[in-house]
Amino acid sequence: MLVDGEWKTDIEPYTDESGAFDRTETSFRDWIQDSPESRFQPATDRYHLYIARNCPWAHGAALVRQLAGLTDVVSMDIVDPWREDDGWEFTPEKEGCTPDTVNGCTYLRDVYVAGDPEYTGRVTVPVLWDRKHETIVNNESIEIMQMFATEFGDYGDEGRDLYPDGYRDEIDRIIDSIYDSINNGVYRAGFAESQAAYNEAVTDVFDALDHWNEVLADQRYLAGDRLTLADVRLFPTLIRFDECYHTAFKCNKQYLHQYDNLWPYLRDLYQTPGFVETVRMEHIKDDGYYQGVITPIGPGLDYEQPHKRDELPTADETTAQTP
Ligand SMILES: N[C@@H](CCC(=O)N[C@@H](CS)C(=O)NCC(=O)O)C(=O)O
Repeated sequence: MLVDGEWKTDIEPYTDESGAFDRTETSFRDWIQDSPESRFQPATDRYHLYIARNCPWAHGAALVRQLAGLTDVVSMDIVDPWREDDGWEFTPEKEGCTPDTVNGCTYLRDVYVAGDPEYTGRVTVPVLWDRKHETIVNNESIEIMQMFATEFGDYGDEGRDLYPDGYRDEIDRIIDSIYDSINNGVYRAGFAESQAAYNEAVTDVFDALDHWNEVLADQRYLAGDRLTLADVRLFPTLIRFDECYHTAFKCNKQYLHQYDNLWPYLRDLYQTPGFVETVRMEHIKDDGYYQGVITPIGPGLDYEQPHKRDELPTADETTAQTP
């Protein structure tokens, strides 16, 4: 991590004294807002997203950029999924990775220092950079996702409305509930350093998966009949579940593909235009979760298999209805 702008490798542990995973709060929390007083106003070619393809949090931000039609509005660079002592690195020679096209840095930590020379904290992805003020606007995935979904209405092509008025409270409630139990739940299981902390985390993960599997028996998406930010938040965790979390994070009570509704639901999302473009399984597995160890070959899932979820009620994409 960086301490007063200096890179340190003798970092604090990820766990608290009970052995439970303790995620550090992110610190750049400004907002792009479509209002005249805002320091960060939406614009084309002004903002830039840094991601890693293995990271589920960054995956969510890249997905909203794609689905909201912002690929020509917000530019994006991709770091090497293989992370060593120097932290996230730009290795353009590697398949699927890019240079830092905005700041010309070799390491992502240098982007953080360019944004704040005194920065203290972890150097995480995603990062949303502002070319105008030459700083980081925000490095918290859910907030970047919300900004992309709401503040760029006049830019980009006709993207989907993932966060429609009238649905927002319900979407936020779902996002909060899946964050602790599933998105971060798998990390709490994988990084636990005591049996009790692991047991609690893994129970939360599977209780929540059981719950959503039941809900998805009668509705196509988490918030009902339309695809929303809640589905986009869950997808990066589900697509990594059987490939990584089941084995690497010991979330092995059952595979995701053994769930009658969650498995077709995951394929439904995967087959929705915009999703597959953001999935790079070699980055996720080989250089990401299995960095430096042998990548397990299985379970060999076919995400293209028909899902039949379009037989469930589906809202007309062009009209936002109140639930
Ligand atoms: N709360 C942050 C978490 C981001 C995060 O933890 N990203 C990981 C990759 S999956 C990272 O960059 N870790 C580097 C580190 O912690 O040093 C968010 O949701 O944006």
